[in-house]
Amino acid sequence: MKKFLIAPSILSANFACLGEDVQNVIKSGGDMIHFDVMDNYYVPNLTIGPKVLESLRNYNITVPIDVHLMAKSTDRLILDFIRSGADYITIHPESTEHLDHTINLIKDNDCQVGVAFNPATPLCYLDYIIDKIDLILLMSVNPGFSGQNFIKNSLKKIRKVRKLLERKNINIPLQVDGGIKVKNILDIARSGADIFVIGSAIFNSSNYAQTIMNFRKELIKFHNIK
Ligand SMILES: O=C(CO)[C@@H](O)[C@H](O)COP(=O)(O)O
Ligand SMILES: [Co+2]
Repeated sequence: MKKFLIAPSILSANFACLGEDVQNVIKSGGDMIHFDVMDNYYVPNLTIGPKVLESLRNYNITVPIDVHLMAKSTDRLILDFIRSGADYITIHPESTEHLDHTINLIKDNDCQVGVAFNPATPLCYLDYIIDKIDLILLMSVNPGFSGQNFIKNSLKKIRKVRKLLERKNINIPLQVDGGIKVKNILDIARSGADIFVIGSAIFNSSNYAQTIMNFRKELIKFHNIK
């Protein structure tokens, strides 16, 4: 049976009590934590850095933490995130001058590496790197903010990547990020996603456990009717 993972995006969490909020979302059923890093340069918003990641790790956060780097990816910043406890670092090809070098840097430092594609970023980068990466992230909104609407064209792109992975017999997770709600998660799953990054739909709800349960109930339909 296919295993789906739900990765709450802490961009929508309460930063005044981040540790507790993150612990709460994990207790409520979140499988991994999606840590959105923005530098007000690559994207027009500013969020959190390695120090916050280190504090979360020390706050007894035991699930994998996936750093979604929407920032100009310097070697130093990447190494700081790895030292602070990142399990995955996901980079955007446009944010690094030397994609292959950055992938090697992350892997050589014993961290898993993901590559992220914005809605209009072509998938051709994958031709040269698909064999060395651990995760593919497809953005279904333009990066920078939570609470945006899912871009419908993304379903076509998800299907395309799923077919490519099947054709090449490559078994790495396909993560989708942006605008995921209870009403569209099943379509996204049927298109080929494995990991669902969900921000506002979880953190803006009054009961995280109930909301995550509602997402899982939709995902159960994947196995029932196809
Ligand atoms: O990386 C990003 C936005 O740039 C995301 O991870 C969002 O934080 C997802 O939030 P929702 O669209 O689910 O509200
Ligand atoms: Co993200």
